[in-house]
Amino acid sequence: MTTLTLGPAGTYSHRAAQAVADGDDIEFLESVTAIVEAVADGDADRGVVAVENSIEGSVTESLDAFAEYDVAVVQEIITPIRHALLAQDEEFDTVASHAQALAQCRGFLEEHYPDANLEAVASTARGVQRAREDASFAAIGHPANAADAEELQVLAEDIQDQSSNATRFLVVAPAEERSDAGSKSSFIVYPDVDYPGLLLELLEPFADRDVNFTRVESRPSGERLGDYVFHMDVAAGLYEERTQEALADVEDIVEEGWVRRLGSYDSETVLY
Ligand SMILES: O=C(O)C(=O)C[C@]1(C(=O)O)C=C[C@@H](O)C=C1
Repeated sequence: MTTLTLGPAGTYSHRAAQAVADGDDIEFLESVTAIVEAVADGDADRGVVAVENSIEGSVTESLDAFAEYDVAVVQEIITPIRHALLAQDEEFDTVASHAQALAQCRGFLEEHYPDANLEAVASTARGVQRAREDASFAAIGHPANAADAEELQVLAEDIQDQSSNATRFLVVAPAEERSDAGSKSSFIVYPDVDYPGLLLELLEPFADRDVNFTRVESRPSGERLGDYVFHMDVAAGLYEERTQEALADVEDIVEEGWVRRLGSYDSETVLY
């Protein structure tokens, strides 16, 4: 089985993927859109992508890729994220990391390195590579990246702005592997209409049946300003009658648009 995740090696996504791959092959791409597309095309068995962080919120590129490519979500992985500042020495002038990681450490950077330039790169591991090659760069990433690179030192640990920093990853699989079994479910709703009370109408079928939302997120549809796609997660399986009935009601409401079931899955918390 081949699992694709965000690379190069050493990213947090790589760590989450190791929990799924169980010793099988892990390959890397530098864009989550490309990972989701490759899984949809059947070029990989699994993809592991970040979707949400407790400090910074949604990884919008992942959500948009789920709306664009037909994949199944088969598992959720939650991991604590503890960032370190890595550099050859204190003489750096630029901090390179994934945009999410830079944002998760905003307070630390403003307090300790207010004059540093910030450079968003494709992943934390790409930032580490930058810092290895060039002493004018520091990186934010998992501290273990320094152990594999003798030229790098850990200048500070636990630099995230909240100690309980955690990221949610979803494991995607080809659409035909979509399952109705699991304690959580994700789906995407595109109403393609707009009128007062529409969102309330979309939520009521779940409230009426005691189905708890764990997340509702709107993303621009890209069609026109003010037109949205809704990403919804519930704490119930698609196999459950209450979920099926609520989704059937939603399908009636959005007959102009579409509903995509991403699937039901269980959640695992992975510590590393
Ligand atoms: O750059 C990495 O190491 C990643 O795995 C990406 C990512 C993200 O997309 O949020 C994953 C976990 C952390 O929240 C920071 C970055």
